[in-house]
Amino acid sequence: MAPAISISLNDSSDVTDFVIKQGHGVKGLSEMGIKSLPEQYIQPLEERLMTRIEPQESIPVIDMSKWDDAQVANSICDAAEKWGFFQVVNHGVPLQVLDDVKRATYGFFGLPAAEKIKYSKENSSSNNVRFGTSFTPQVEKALEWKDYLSLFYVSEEEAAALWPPVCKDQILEYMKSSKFLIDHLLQVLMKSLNVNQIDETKQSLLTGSVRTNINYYPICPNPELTVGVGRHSDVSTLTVLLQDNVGGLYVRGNEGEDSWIHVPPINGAIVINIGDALQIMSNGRYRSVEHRVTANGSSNRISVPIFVNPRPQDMIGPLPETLANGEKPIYKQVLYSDYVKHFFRKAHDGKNTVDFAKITN
Ligand SMILES: CC(C)(COP(=O)(O)OP(=O)(O)OC[C@H]1O[C@@H](n2cnc3c(N)ncnc32)[C@H](O)[C@@H]1OP(=O)(O)O)[C@@H](O)C(=O)NCCC(=O)NCCSC(=O)/C=C/c1ccc(O)c(O)c1
Ligand SMILES: O=C(O)CCC(=O)C(=O)O
Ligand SMILES: [Fe+2]
Repeated sequence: MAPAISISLNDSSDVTDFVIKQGHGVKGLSEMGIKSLPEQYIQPLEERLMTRIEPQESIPVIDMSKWDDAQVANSICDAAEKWGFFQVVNHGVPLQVLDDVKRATYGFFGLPAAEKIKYSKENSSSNNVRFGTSFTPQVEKALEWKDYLSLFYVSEEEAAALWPPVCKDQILEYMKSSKFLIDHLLQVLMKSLNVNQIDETKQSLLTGSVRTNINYYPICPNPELTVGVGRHSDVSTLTVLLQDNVGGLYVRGNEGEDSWIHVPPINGAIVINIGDALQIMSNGRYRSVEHRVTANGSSNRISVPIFVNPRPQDMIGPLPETLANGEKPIYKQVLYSDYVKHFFRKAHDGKNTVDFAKITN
């Protein structure tokens, strides 16, 4: 249990100072025992409400134990086309590795604010390591009830030098252990796009950079007024997402405008979602789907996404194989780092990010 912090926050600039500048995060606010949500976290009504939650719908759960089975491959491609999200079980990532990375996530967020603030945008010695809160607080109209640490992988040496020792090894192990799963999923998804061989150039285009985030959503005094993460789609090729057993991740469904499907925690499962880069490279065949996370009034929640991406310097656009049969391209070639900067420099606004790459006539 963290020590009680005895300070008073009188106005919104005190809150900003405490949460962002001093590095206490929303976790610090939560642990102070505040009884009501500070006003800058109150989201507009339309972002809080999910008009239709589809209790009987669920995203597919795919058993990966028969890796080479054509049926498994079909399920993966179907899920990527229809839902953009699925869960995998018997995926080959040791459960111990998943447990260790969850424990390490608690370890990092359990550090004193004075330690965590060393990794903030202002203090971090590299842009590749960043501790923060909400998404892009300087441009958001309403903040999100989430703290995070974001780690862009460059090399073992850089990780050893710059990543927080309390979670470095466990995160690296989780990334390493997920590689087989990631490569296998991409092989299957590519085959269905008539890319039969992933050569070095394609491999690099699909998986050339990796960013791992650890997310902490502390108990919230008025969860119904805010969000953990607002509506967005990931800008990755694909995301490997580990969630704990609390729940609260919702994915945009196919039933009309505002239908949302809960992604129920399954012990030992990993959630996979298609990101914008793969939607673009598949010329829209695989879908990068909007998702969001609710705030929770009774439990802390953590999640650990691995974002598998093109490299910043890559040009991305529809793969030639997807256009070979005369299909018209719906996306143009864009520099991936321009795409990512466009995403990071504005507040979350759902699926609108991908318009950046759309061909407009
Ligand atoms: C990300 C960049 C562009 C950074 O390059 P760099 O040269 O450091 O550019 P920069 O100009 O310093 O940064 C660009 C802006 O992004 C912001 N930014 C950088 N990293 C992060 C981060 N981890 N989290 C939030 N914002 C960030 C910065 O604040 C910059 O804005 P500004 O403060 O300068 O105005 C580069 O490393 C790149 O192209 N990487 C490619 C791989 C990659 O990282 N892909 C992203 C996968 S993440 C993904 O798919 C989803 C992430 C997500 C979703 C919901 C959330 O709520 C959330 O928090 C995060
Ligand atoms: O916490 C989660 O379950 C999802 C987080 C997420 O969507 C993200 O970090 O991009
Ligand atoms: Fe996401």
